[in-house]
Amino acid sequence: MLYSVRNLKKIYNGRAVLDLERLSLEKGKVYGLLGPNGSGKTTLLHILSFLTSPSAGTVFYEDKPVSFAENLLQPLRREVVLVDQHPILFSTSVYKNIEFGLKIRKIPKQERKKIIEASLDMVGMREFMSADNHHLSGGETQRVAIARALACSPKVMLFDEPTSSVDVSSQIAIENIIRNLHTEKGISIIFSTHDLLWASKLADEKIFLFEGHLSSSVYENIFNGKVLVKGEQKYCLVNENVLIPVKADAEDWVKIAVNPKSVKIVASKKADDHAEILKGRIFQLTEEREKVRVVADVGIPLSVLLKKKEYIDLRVCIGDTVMIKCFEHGVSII
Ligand SMILES: Nc1ncnc2c1ncn2[C@@H]1O[C@H](COP(=O)(O)OP(=O)(O)OP(=O)(O)O)[C@@H](O)[C@H]1O
Repeated sequence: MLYSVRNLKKIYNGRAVLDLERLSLEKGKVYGLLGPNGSGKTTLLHILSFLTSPSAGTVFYEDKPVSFAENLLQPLRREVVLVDQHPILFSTSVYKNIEFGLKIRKIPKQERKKIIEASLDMVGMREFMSADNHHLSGGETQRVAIARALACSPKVMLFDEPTSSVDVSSQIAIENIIRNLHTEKGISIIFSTHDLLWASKLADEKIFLFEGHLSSSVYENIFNGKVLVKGEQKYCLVNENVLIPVKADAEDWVKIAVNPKSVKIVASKKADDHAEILKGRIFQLTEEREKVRVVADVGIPLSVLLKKKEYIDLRVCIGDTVMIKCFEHGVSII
């Protein structure tokens, strides 16, 4: 196993922003890490690249427990590199930016040149070798940062939202680079993204995070909550702020399943007078045969399965805020 984590926690200001009981990642695979803002993706990537230590729990790298003592991390950091969302380059040439890490590792000058050229070839940036990094676009900066990481011959590369701040043509280039790093160099890859479609194209496997916990897209729309009465309707109160209409006998704690086909995205103008309308931001979109799955953060991750025609009529994108209506008939107590 490349990584295993057990009871991993990262706590900031008394709050667990990451809380993973178990997670295992295999060598030689491409993993896509998905989740809404603040779900813990960057925190997990920083722990897996040995840049941040966990508050509790154990990380096993190649089946050995990792000691996060600073003086023991250097060899691991040479094998695992993280390419940041907004990479910082030194204000000098592309060549010197890549050369820096190689000099530290005392690699002779002639060899350095070969490595730098090969790394820039891999990201299609050889012609920029002498360019000053000030003149690079966001996409080109990302590619140089990938070349810089690659020059250190890593076994594992982690990417934090590699395409979030680049244009469409750079997105395609970065996608191809990541694919080639995996197939040609055999590098294990973990990347985070908000884009389920992109992750589905590129990753062998997807990992979903929600509020620091692993969340399975298979057991979707299953929530614990307490039944309460509001007016003439009973609701299940989930996560202390989400009301889902439910047919229940007693005002008790229950586990509910919300059928994603029964959930509707409605126009906001019609929504104002309905108490059970949920407002949320779309963080995942995926095409499934004749359907499109929309996952929105309404305080909980709520999955909505739409017919393709319904989806086309709605024209919603990742990041859009939408109004969602759950119907009592689509909610069962399990
Ligand atoms: N150094 C820190 N100090 C305090 N809180 C932090 C720190 N780093 C992260 N957090 C908090 O931890 C939570 C998870 O943050 P993280 O950056 O890992 O999420 P994310 O899924 O990568 O989000 P995004 O998609 O917005 O990048 C957030 O609530 C964030 O505010």
